[in-house]
Amino acid sequence: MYAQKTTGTLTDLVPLSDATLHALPEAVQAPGYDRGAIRPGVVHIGVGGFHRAHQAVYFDELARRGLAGDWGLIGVGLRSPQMGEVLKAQDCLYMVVERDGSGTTARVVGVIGRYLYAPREQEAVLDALSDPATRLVTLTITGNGYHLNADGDFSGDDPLVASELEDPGRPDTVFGYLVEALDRRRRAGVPPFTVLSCDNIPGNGAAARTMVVSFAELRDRGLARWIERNVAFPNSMVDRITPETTPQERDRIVRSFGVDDRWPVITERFTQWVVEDRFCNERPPLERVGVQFVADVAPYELTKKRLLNASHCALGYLGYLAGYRTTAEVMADPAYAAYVSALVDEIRPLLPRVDGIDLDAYRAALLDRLANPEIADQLSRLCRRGSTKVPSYLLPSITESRHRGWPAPMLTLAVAGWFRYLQGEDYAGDPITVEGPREDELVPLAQEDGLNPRPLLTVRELFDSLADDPEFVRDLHVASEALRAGPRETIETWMAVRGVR
Ligand SMILES: NC(=O)c1ccc[n+]([C@@H]2O[C@H](COP(=O)([O-])OP(=O)(O)OC[C@H]3O[C@@H](n4cnc5c(N)ncnc54)[C@H](O)[C@@H]3O)[C@@H](O)[C@H]2O)c1
Ligand SMILES: O=P(O)(O)OC[C@@H](O)[C@@H](O)[C@H](O)[C@H](O)CO
Repeated sequence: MYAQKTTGTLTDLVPLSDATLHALPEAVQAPGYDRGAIRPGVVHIGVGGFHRAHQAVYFDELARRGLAGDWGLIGVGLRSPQMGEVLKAQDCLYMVVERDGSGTTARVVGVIGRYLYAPREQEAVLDALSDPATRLVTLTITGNGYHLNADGDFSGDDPLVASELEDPGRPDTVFGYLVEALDRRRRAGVPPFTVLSCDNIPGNGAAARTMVVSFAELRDRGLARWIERNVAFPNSMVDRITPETTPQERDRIVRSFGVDDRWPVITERFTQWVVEDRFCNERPPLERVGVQFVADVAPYELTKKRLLNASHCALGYLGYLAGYRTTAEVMADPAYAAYVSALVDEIRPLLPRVDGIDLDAYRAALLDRLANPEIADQLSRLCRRGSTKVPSYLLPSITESRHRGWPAPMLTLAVAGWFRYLQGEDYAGDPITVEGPREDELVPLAQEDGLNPRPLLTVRELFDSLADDPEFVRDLHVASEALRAGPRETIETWMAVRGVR
């Protein structure tokens, strides 16, 4: 564990590069392996905060144990040039800073050997993807990258798809690159790579498969059939809370560790990666560094989204409205900490009992993680994309409660918080920037009739049978009205009248 320095001037900083690894301060763990000896075996598309805090760390751990000889990473960016500029300037090295109440540690990850920014290095990306040495392609491209509609089907009539089809040899999107590379491999008699999605979207492997096969279908049916028969798209459950690195946090890290990393990543100590054991090409020995390979990821995904992600949504909306801006702030408020604990207790009995998942231990670890005082996760990050998250993380538990005839007051209050958030103003009167794919449609509906939730409930794809459930509609209306008093006050009375502490 590292005790942070309180001083440090910008002149005594160690720049981050291969040449300076030997000079890293003692508190920063260097990779400690010969980076040049690691051959690439994985292409990762979408090198954002989460990839760098999660998958890359598992591969780095393999390298530290001498197990990554031909499992190095090539990072590929399709949309944001900034990451490429930073990584290229520091030999693809960066720091992962792990924080909790017991202290802070930092390590330099060295397993990314190259970074390619696709719009400027298109052929190099296709070469990397077509190389027989590439046996695995991993993705963290956010839900937007998949081009799936609300029913989970590929949006094939999108102008972006039409332009991809015009010149498939010059792709721009993830599906364009993957399908072109798979076609090159098929023609060259090279076995395909496995496509492993690590995005937080329902059934991420199946979603990746739908995207790739549907696009291939529009391009060449024979290729689509070959992909269907030969390419594996395992599902995975990924978990490690990773906030965005703000300039202030970056500054704090640089000063306390004395290393001039232009884009470090901050995360918690907890990490989990559960992967469906279905690979069509060689599988990296990730089980040696804690990855769980299982036959069915679904129960792990269900537990995580219904408990962790639902709690994030509830804290996000109800916390943001009250003026809190980070998880550390909101969880320091005892009313919110008690509320999230009650929310978890409301959801937990709805989950199936599954061998290998200890829900009591999960609950305890989750509440601990959410309360991490050193992770100032942005509530704005948690609030984004409510139109996809609320139906996936919160509403199914309410539906399940309704089927069982159980009350769901904490979940209902969270949904009322989302409705109120969509009105676009917090309780101090400050405007809220509502971010998400359907905000243009949802914000006016939220504002249409004051605290009446009915206009929003007309969006059938989001609410399904709940919109026709008079008890749910009434409870939601009551919760919306109650929020008049202020989110914090409402949480307190809401819990008090139900005898919850
Ligand atoms: N941050 C977390 O705590 C966390 C934890 C688990 C899972 N995830 C998931 O990981 C994914 C990435 O999250 P992040 O926190 O790294 O976000 P981020 O914004 O740091 O990174 C997102 C990456 O996706 C790329 N991208 C965005 N739209 C794209 C598109 N249309 N096509 C191709 N690439 C695109 C961006 O350029 C960037 O490299 C998300 O799906 C998120 O749900 C995040
Ligand atoms: O990634 P999203 O937008 O689906 O959800 C926001 C957070 O709940 C999420 O990123 C969590 O931090 C993550 O799922 C923890 O592993």
